[in-house]
Amino acid sequence: MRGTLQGSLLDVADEITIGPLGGAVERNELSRGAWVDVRTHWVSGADELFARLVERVPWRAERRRMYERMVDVPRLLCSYREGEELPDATLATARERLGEHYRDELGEPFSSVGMCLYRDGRDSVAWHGDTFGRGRTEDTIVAILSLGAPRTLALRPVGGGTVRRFEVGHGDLLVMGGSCQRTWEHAVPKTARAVGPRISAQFRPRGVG
Ligand SMILES: O=C(O)CCC(=O)C(=O)O
Ligand SMILES: [Fe+2]
Repeated sequence: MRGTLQGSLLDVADEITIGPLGGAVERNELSRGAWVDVRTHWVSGADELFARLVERVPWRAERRRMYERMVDVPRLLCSYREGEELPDATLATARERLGEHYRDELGEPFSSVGMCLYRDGRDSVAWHGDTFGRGRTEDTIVAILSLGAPRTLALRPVGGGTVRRFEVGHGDLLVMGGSCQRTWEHAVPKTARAVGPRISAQFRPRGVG
């Protein structure tokens, strides 16, 4: 009985598949040795993956100290360290595929998976580099899978300069590499547009945060 029920549920669910990276990734050179790779529509069946992650990830609201005050972090969070079971096998497969594709450039596997849930356009992440760790001093790679409502991922050189904007949509992959975490900053700005929820999964090598 149980088997039949599960089987029929699987039939109606979209199949989740991850497309190839080789030949499908578009590289955007920034300045100072930073780059951004984009692979649109990397994951298909993204509705199903989004629905699973909304439900399975133990999303947490956090508060952080900012200028002597405690403020709400404007997004929900959850992070999976190396060795921790991921909320869906698709993420494990994605991490492996990324590791294979970037093996020569990165020289090490991706390990942790950080997750953000932007509930609507008021949720955001402020300008920052992923510099809690080796990203502060070394070139590295941070790969981001986007699901749900399209949002802008903006980048600007540290110290100021022209802002580059990438629209990241449902199932898209955006990868920041080279010196990007040290010499550029990134943000997902708030938007006044009526946008639905977005999930991002960030794949990082060990010691990069
Ligand atoms: O949600 C995103 O695409 C970016 C998240 C991010 O920059 C971070 O968590 O460090
Ligand atoms: Fe970041």
